[in-house]
Formats: sequence, C-alpha cells, structure tokens
Amino acid sequence: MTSPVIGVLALQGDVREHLVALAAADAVARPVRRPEELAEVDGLVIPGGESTTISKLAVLFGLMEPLRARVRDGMPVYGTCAGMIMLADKILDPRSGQETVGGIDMIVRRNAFGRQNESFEAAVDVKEIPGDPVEGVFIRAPWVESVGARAEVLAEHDGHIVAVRQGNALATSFHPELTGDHRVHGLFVEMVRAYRTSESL
Ligand SMILES: NC(=O)CC[C@H](N)C(=O)O
Repeated sequence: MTSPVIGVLALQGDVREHLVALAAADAVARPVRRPEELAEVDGLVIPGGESTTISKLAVLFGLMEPLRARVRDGMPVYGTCAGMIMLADKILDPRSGQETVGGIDMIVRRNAFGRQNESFEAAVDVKEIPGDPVEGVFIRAPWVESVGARAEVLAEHDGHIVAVRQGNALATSFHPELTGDHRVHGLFVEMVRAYRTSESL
C-alpha cells in the first residue's frame, strides 16, 4: 500500500522538524497553508509554536472552518504543544481573539509548566508506545487540566496529563519531533493508515 500523505499546518512553529519526523515514519509529508492543500491530505499535524499566532493566522488564511470540518469528519490529527492547545475544546486563559479547532474533549492550560520551568526534558511513559519511555521535551508547555468521558489519557508527568487521544485526534504537551525518536509519529502514521483503509472500504 502506498504511504499516507500527511500535512503539517505551516502557518508558524516547528514545521520542518515534523516534516522530517513524518518522512522517517514512512509518510509522505507536506506543508499545508491553504484550504486546497488541506483537502488533499489524509491526516494533519499541528506543530508547536505560539497557539495565539497559529489561531489568528488560521482565521486569516481561511483555514479555521475547513480545519474544524475535517476534524469533525474524522480526519486524523496530531497536535504538539501549541498544536495540543489548538485541539482542545476549551482552553483556560485564552488570549483575546484566540480560537481553537477543537476535537478533543479536554480543558488545556496554556504555559502551565512554563511558569515554573521554561523548558525541560523528562522520560514519559506513553500508553500505546511499547518499550522504553519517550523522551519528553517540554517548551513553555501546556498541560491538560481535565478530560471528558470520550478522551483517553495516554500519559502523565508530575501528576499532570500530557498526552491524550480521542478517536482520531492525538495531542501531546511535549515535542517528539525534536528527539529523533519517531515512535509517536509512527503511532500517528498508523492512525492515518487505518483511517485511509476504512475510508476506501
Ligand atoms: N512550544 C510551544 O508550542 C509553546 C506553546 C505556547 N506556550 C502557546 O501557548 O502556544
């Protein structure tokens, strides 16, 4: 079977690192900036960066509604850090004008780890990733305050939820694209493959 085509939302943030990690995990990866490009991908990564900026640019580029529609339709989507914030149905302390795509029944607190510690690394056990813990790189990272019944917690750090999955939507507070360990991207590529197979039946 041919490799799935996975987009990386390329409005702001660490786009290139995700393109490299997805390619290493056997996907065809390409940047997505326009609605027509979004329509052509089998799955999408929303990278880390600054969620307020990504949100405003998504509205400006006419991508917010198409993003919501595709996520509602079940397109697999993976958000890291600012991308996790974009996938939250609700955020605490949003900046004015900040919107989210939503898709995961969770409440996310922006910069939650950041106030105590701008940036750090920690080993994180992630459900669905067998073997060694994942090296979690946290950069002004959010955490998940609470999840609703439909969302499954995949990982915690220091008593705080840092990875969540709800159906085809996956989110991590940390940045696996920066470590050279492509297992989380591998999990996402498998989600996209399964979706593609179910769509073509
Ligand atoms: N590394 C990151 O993506 C940081 C997220 C950033 N603190 C935000 O609120 O968007």
